[in-house]
Amino acid sequence: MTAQTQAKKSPQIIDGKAFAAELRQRVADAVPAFQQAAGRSPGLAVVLVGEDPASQVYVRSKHKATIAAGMESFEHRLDTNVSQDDLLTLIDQLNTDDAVDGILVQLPLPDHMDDKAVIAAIDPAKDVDGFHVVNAGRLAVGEEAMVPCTPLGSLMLLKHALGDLSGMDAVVVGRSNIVGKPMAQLLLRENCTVTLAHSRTRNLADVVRRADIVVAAVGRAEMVRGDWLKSGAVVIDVGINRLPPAEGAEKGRLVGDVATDEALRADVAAITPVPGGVGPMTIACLMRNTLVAACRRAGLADPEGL
Ligand SMILES: Nc1nc2c(c(=O)[nH]1)N[C@@H](CN(C=O)c1ccc(C(=O)N[C@@H](CCC(=O)O)C(=O)O)cc1)CN2
Ligand SMILES: [Mg+2]
Repeated sequence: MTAQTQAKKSPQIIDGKAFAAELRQRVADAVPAFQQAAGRSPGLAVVLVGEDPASQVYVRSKHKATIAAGMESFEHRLDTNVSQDDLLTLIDQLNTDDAVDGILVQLPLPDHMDDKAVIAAIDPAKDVDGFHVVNAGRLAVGEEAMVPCTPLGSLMLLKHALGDLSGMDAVVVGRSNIVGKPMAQLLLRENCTVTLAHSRTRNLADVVRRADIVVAAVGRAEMVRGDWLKSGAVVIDVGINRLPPAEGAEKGRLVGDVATDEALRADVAAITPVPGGVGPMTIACLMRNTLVAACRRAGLADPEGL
């Protein structure tokens, strides 16, 4: 064996920020064709209830991304104490507003609200988050659905890293309705053999060690250790956890659900970093979903290549 063939390939750090910027550009490039055909711009309404600082940042980023893509942004900011009935009334108005193609209610909602009832009130055709049970059901049975942005973005990164996923062993750690379950459905649709693992899974490390593809979406800082990962695995880290600040620091470091340095030493083939991995794909896929929703509502074909 030559020195060259013996040399280890260094793992690929998947640049989600760059991929997301490209996707957003492709959406922006496709918007004029929609405008030409429909005689209007696609419109996204984002509803923020309360003053959660992180949610405020995300809503501002969504507004900027919407404008940059050449779409209309409708922002609705409601007081923390607004009643659920008032929120549902606003959603009803947005459902019947022809200029609005996508409706997104920023989560988390204040404690006095029932997330499920609020999501259920959104017209499934405008549910650009893909959280409505109608869209979850359509995804599960293989019908045309709005697909949740974080798993959709994760799948795009996986296909970019691996190409065809058919026949691969995929383990998704975390069974939330927003990430874990739709992620498992998407991987199944790609002909992976899918295990949906969670906090009660026995011998979790052994289960993860079998995987060609690992998607970590548990919301626990660095829970997936390097010795849980097989050499050559591709790892998608969905977690965004802030560690307590080091002495003298104002803010703690952001880490994912995977111990990244250990994963790199375990010789994984590719891994998404935190920050700069899956996170930016969430907003890019929201732009994509808004254009797709607009096309479907206008009776146009889905935009190509998105
Ligand atoms: N209705 C929804 N609510 C929430 C969603 C969602 O998809 N729909 N997801 C998250 C928040 N979120 C978008 O809303 C979001 C989270 C993180 C990022 C991101 O780019 N993160 C950066 C790091 C940011 C930081 O420095 O804190 C990264 O990972 O690089 C974008 C969007 C919950 N609510
Ligand atoms: Mg609640």
